[in-house]
Amino acid sequence: MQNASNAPTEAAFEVNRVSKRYGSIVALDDVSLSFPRGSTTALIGSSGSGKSTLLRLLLGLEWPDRGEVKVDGHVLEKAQVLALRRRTGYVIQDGGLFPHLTALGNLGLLPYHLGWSRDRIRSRAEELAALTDLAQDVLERYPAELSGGQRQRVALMRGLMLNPDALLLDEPLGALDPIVRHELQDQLKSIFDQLGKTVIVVTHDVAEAAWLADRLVLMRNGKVVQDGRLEDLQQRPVDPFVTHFVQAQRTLQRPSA
Ligand SMILES: Nc1ncnc2c1ncn2[C@@H]1O[C@H](COP(=O)(O)OP(=O)(O)OP(=O)(O)O)[C@@H](O)[C@H]1O
Repeated sequence: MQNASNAPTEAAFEVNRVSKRYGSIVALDDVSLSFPRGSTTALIGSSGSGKSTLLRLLLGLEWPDRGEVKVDGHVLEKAQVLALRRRTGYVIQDGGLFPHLTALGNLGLLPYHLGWSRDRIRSRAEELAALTDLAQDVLERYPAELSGGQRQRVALMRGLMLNPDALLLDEPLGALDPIVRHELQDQLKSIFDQLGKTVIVVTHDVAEAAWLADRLVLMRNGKVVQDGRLEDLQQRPVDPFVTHFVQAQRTLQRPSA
């Protein structure tokens, strides 16, 4: 899609009428969404609703059966995928760190391959350690020697090493205890605000989604059910499932006897 002056649109990512199946399983069913540059969006929805598949399509890790994926206004093609991955930080639930490399080794893997000096890698790692509130000595440790929160910080730092235009986060805090999760939610929010990148974050948790993002996209069975702010989902639900999903988050209470 181009605007009147034929300049690229402001959308960092777009999917137009995208469908994706795995055998008989429909992962995405005619989904159209646009993610403006610099915006933060949370993809929420029940398990198996297609959230991770959507992220993988945006990164060229999967390809749609139908429809098109656009990045910066251009239809994504296989030849551009390597460059796209270098411009897009991708962080997954368990961090995906290589166990045989230290935190610094993990952070430096791709930059080193791209010709960065060891000094440049260390200096960027130290800068990001300050941003994510990670103690510098942790950089010398192996993933097995890190706490879950430290591992996720290193995974986030790895996603940011090349100063990408966009960050795609798939349940980045899913495996953490509630205190660390709360702390990292605050830090992620502040990092998103400071860096102003295009962010798409997948989470099961509505409160976390609303904390991190202005826009929530609720998915079910491979379709977008509602796309809006938390207030829209709460006050103007388009389907009873929306209310059911939003209210399914348990508040602090004991079951009555
Ligand atoms: N590689 C694959 N092979 C076969 N089926 C797959 C594959 N990846 C995803 N699926 C199926 O596609 C559907 C959508 O999966 P997806 O991981 O995108 O959902 P999700 O919303 O991210 O789920 P969750 O919240 O549990 O991570 C599910 O039914 C899933 O089992």
